[in-house]
Amino acid sequence: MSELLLKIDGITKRFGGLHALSGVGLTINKGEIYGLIGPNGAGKTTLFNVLTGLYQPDEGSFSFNGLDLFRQKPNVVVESGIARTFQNIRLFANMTALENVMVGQHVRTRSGILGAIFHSPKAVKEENDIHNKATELLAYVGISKHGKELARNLSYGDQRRLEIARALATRPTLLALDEPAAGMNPKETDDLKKLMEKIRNDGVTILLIEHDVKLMMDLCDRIAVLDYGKKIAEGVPNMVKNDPRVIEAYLGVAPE
Ligand SMILES: Nc1ncnc2c1ncn2[C@@H]1O[C@H](COP(=O)(O)OP(=O)(O)OP(=O)(O)O)[C@@H](O)[C@H]1O
Repeated sequence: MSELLLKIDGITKRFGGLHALSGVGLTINKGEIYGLIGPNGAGKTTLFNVLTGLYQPDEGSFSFNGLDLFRQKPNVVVESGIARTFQNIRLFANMTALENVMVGQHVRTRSGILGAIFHSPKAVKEENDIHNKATELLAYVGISKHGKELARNLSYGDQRRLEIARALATRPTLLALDEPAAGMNPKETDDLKKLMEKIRNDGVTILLIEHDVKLMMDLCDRIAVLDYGKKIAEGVPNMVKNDPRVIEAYLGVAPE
């Protein structure tokens, strides 16, 4: 039986008079790849921002892995096991790829600032572990040969992989990816699809925003569709694809 991981209900987010999200509810089960689609401005990124604590919702409820995360701060959300990537890549451009991933792990470190300054044995061991784990993660996402390069010198596709490695460094239960295939060529997209499948098979649940409908149909177990801040459909890809409300939202006309 599927095990519930995330549940939101009645989530509303307003910007002045604009209802970016209106009463959105959904559930994500452990081990799923759950897709979020919808036309431009539908509210997908706003929902990600609510789920990762960047935006405070006006109404609703939000529980994750048995924890109440409604209106929690981003650091609490990350520590609870939700990590994300951004639509516009947000790496530390002037740090190496390896350093970017090492930073991601500091969410889970134990030795304090004094230990780091005085090089306590515990802090030194922890730093070595972080270095080794970051090296492993670069290999895991397929960019180990770029570890010593500055993030800004990586190709676009590799920067996207690096963002995923940095998110995985926080040891998430749920990985939220905002348009990870944007700007990728078909080969890169296919490789990314394989990486997402591997991540899921290794036990991390995935929430995915993507405009590449074919990729979403191939990859996702279930998909929710947002339009003007409301959820208009949810289900397995084939069902969603043929839903008249979804076709109308995308094409602007009701199917005959
Ligand atoms: N910080 C903000 N202040 C004001 N309005 C905002 C803010 N963030 C989002 N919006 C508005 O909320 C609505 C939903 O935007 P959102 O970025 O969530 O859509 P989206 O589905 O992610 O779109 P896209 O596919 O183009 O990325 C839009 O009308 C947008 O202009």
